[in-house]
Amino acid sequence: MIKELLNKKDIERIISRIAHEIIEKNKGTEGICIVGIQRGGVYLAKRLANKIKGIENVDITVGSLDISFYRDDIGIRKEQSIVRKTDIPCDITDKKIILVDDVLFTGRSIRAAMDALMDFGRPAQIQLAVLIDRGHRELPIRADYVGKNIPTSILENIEVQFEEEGLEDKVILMQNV
Ligand SMILES: O=P(O)(O)OC[C@H]1O[C@H](OP(=O)(O)OP(=O)(O)O)[C@H](O)[C@@H]1O
Ligand SMILES: O=c1cc[nH]c(=O)[nH]1
Repeated sequence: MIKELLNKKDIERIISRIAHEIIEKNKGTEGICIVGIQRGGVYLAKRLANKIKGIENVDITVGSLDISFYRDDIGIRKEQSIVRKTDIPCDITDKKIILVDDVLFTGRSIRAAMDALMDFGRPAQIQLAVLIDRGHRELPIRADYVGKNIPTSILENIEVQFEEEGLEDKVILMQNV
């Protein structure tokens, strides 16, 4: 580990801020559905929906999306992707989808996620929320809601840990080996 970038309290504050930003940008929560990308995005999507419930007292539908079969490096990637659950519990057509992920890096996961989503319908809009934007984009993708911009070297790695996986909530900067 090089250093700890965010702790539990920092992450809680970010979730709270982004929840308010989503409500502000969308002038409420009408037609919103939050979809998390497996794995970390799903935990964050649920936390965002809970926070919005606390602010607006509305239940927002939360879905999960596995992008394994939509990746552009399928077949080239050294590690085998673990396929996790996709569950889109509403008709996304004409909805505003808030796509959520933990780290935004090259943008390739988000491209895959948008492709995967479109198989379920034609949303009115897709907005993107990420906990960390570490730069190094390879596709023209940007986030509408960013927890923290962390300029990184290509030789570094951002690791996000979640309580939902039995770890302490934290974001750490690692040196790639
Ligand atoms: O912008 P990109 O270059 O696509 O990188 C970002 C993606 O990388 C991580 O997922 P990873 O593929 O490591 O799988 P994980 O979620 O199982 O850790 C992270 O959760 C993002 O989804
Ligand atoms: O640093 C990175 C890059 C992609 N995905 C991560 O989780 N961390």
